[in-house]
Amino acid sequence: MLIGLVRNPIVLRAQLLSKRFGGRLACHDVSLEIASGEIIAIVGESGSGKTTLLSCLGGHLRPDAGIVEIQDKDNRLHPIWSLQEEQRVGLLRSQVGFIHQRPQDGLQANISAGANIIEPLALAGLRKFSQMRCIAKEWLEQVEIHPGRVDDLPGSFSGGMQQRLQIARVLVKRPRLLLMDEPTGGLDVSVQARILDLLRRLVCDLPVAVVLVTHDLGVARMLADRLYVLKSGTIVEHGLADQVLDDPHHPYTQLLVSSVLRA
Ligand SMILES: Nc1ncnc2c1ncn2[C@@H]1O[C@H](COP(=O)(O)OP(=O)(O)OP(=O)(O)O)[C@@H](O)[C@H]1O
Repeated sequence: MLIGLVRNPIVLRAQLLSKRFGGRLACHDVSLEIASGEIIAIVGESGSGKTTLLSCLGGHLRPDAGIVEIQDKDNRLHPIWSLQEEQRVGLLRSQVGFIHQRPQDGLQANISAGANIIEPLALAGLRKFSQMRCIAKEWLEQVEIHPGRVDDLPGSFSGGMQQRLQIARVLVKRPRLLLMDEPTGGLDVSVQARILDLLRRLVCDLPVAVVLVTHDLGVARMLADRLYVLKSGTIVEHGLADQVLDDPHHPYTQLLVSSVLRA
């Protein structure tokens, strides 16, 4: 008897996605899928369509063509743009987390660090204050922020700490799908390395599928299992991260890799 490889369930599937802005095709016939426990990176130079694609995958931007399916809590895939708005918003809110490049875009500036972490749980119905405060402190520790800072406002934290706080706020609701747009983009190299280490550890501990958008091949190599290379809105190459980076086949990927080596 043949015993097949058991693959984790698919959390996100996109088929033939296209998005145009006026006469400009930002994303063209993109298909990809990602299973629970996997990290994929979408790489490409500035303007190649990474953010547009991520916005289409995360339900922020309606594609002009194609299908995006996201898994619900019962492991069923739903085509998000065919759902009623209320169902779509509910599915995205409960199953998808988004880490922005600028932590300010993902945090509430006027509430404490602890309140930032527990707000998503409160919105989901958790009401016990003492329990929520404990969860907030546990998550602060998870992201290497002293729990004594639970009542401080995010603005009193450094850029790296704010990014770690944003990560806690997103992961506390244990999303099945985590989307990240240049999560270490604006940070110093040493701060970047710490955040990448932290992200790798946290996502390994969770059954989450991660889509990372980055122009930085070093970040992609460090985090991703698989890579999709985007050029002018089209996927020109994809495969295992090490394979694509060590032995790029498409001339555009070769150019990207060689420009890093030259830098
Ligand atoms: N809201 C918009 N209106 C018009 N054109 C847009 C819009 N958003 C993106 N574009 C265009 O779509 C193309 C892809 O842009 P996108 O921001 O997705 O690329 P990117 O790879 O994320 O770039 P970067 O790394 O610089 O953020 C670009 O030509 C851009 O000018």
